[in-house]
Amino acid sequence: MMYNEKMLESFSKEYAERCQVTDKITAEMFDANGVLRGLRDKNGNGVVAGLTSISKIEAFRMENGQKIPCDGNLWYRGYNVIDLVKGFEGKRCGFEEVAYLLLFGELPSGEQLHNFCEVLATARHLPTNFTRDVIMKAPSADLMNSLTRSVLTLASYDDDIRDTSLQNVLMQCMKLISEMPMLAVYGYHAYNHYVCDESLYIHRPQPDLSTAENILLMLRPDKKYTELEAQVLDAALVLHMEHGGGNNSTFTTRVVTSAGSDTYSVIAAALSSLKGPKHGGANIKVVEMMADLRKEVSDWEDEEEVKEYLGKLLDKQAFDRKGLIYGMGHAVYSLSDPRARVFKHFVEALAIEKGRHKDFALYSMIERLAPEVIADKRKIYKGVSANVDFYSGFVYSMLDIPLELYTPIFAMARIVGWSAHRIEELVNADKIIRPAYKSIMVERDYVPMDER
Ligand SMILES: CC(=O)SCCNC(=O)CCNC(=O)[C@H](O)C(C)(C)COP(=O)(O)OP(=O)(O)OC[C@H]1O[C@@H](n2cnc3c(N)ncnc32)[C@H](O)[C@@H]1OP(=O)(O)O
Ligand SMILES: O=C([O-])CC(=O)C(=O)O
Repeated sequence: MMYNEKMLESFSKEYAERCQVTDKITAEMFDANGVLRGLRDKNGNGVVAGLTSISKIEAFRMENGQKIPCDGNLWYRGYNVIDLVKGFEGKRCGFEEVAYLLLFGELPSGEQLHNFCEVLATARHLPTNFTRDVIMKAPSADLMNSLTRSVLTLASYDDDIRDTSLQNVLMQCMKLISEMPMLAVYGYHAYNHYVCDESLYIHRPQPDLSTAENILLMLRPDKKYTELEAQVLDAALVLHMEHGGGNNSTFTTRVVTSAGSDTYSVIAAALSSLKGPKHGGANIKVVEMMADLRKEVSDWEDEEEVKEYLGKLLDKQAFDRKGLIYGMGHAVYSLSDPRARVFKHFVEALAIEKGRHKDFALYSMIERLAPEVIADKRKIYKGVSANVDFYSGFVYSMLDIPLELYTPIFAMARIVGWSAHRIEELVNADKIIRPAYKSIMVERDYVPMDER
């Protein structure tokens, strides 16, 4: 039979409406059965699914026995992430230093860091013709998909793919950490050339450069970048590296690891989670949403007009009609996300240098107005504030990083956290993760075809 797109379309339209009815489980039914939607209670507390010593997130403080919302804090292996970022300010290789900390639990000495950088540099290597045969094939603006495809294909070049011994897993993780920037940046160049009709250039990474420097070198036609640009990108990578075991992509890592899967499959699953617009994919959505706002709102300084647009977003009447203000809200944080605070600081500094004050003023206004508008239209229990994805895209745009690479940059950093969690899961749990779903299905007797 010939392929018939129209037939598929009309069948799916009719049956999607059926699914909508058959599969509906109301919020009241969740409440009545004592099941927490999204595995979080009404105050935003997640169901505790495991123990970790990799990082810690704080969004509330106990005062006189009361849980009080506070500005968010994040620690990696005991160190406040803001102290870590300040610690390497003005220096190179923050990413490498913090990757060592997350993977091995301690800050490296100078010698340990030097050795680790050498290990990462030697692993920054793709199999022969991999760029031509895999990355350049079927290029797409969806770089997260091309990244996932590349990661899965790398498995075919590994003779020990199924060996889940710690040494082998660590080796695979370090290789993927090193290769990820090449897979993503070359994927962008393939798309830019074959789809956007621009020139194609593939620059090889340099062994003596840091991960952040290599990303900029591989991305730019002339391989040039300033020290400040490399430092801002380095700090951005560190801020995205890790966020506990419960975030969607890290939990995916732990779930797939617990099934005994190989490293490539685990990282591919984590990438598939991260690209979601409610998770890491929000950084692209924020920038697209802001572009839409600039088209729809005639006076960007008019608070009422901006508020009206934000209201339309929530009422599914503007932008992608999903009812979300991207870059706002968080499953854990209440008053603020510490990473968004740091990003805002970078934005402020860069916006002055790049003459983007007007954009900065608009972002700041939305950061202030969005929580009010969301609280007006939704039931808020723990407060809503700007998250890490709100300002990150703005920073990347000032570094001339193309939009398509925003979520892949998140992935280049978060793969360190995923690796640390994969290792922690392997070292400790050795038990398949398998939560329960309470069934509300009603049993029925089989009905023969001629009686339906
Ligand atoms: C790296 C990261 O993953 S950071 C998050 C990036 N994601 C985004 O920026 C997308 C926009 N934000 C969101 O979708 C949400 O805030 C999430 C998914 C991050 C967290 O959602 P929740 O855990 O449900 O947050 P919370 O419990 O505070 O939400 C309370 C209510 O406000 C709504 N809400 C929260 N944030 C938003 C938002 N930005 N836009 C519209 N509604 C929102 C929630 O949908 C929820 O309503 P519901 O009970 O009717 O479902
Ligand atoms: O913790 C979360 O749910 C999402 C998040 O901010 C992250 O993964 O960085």
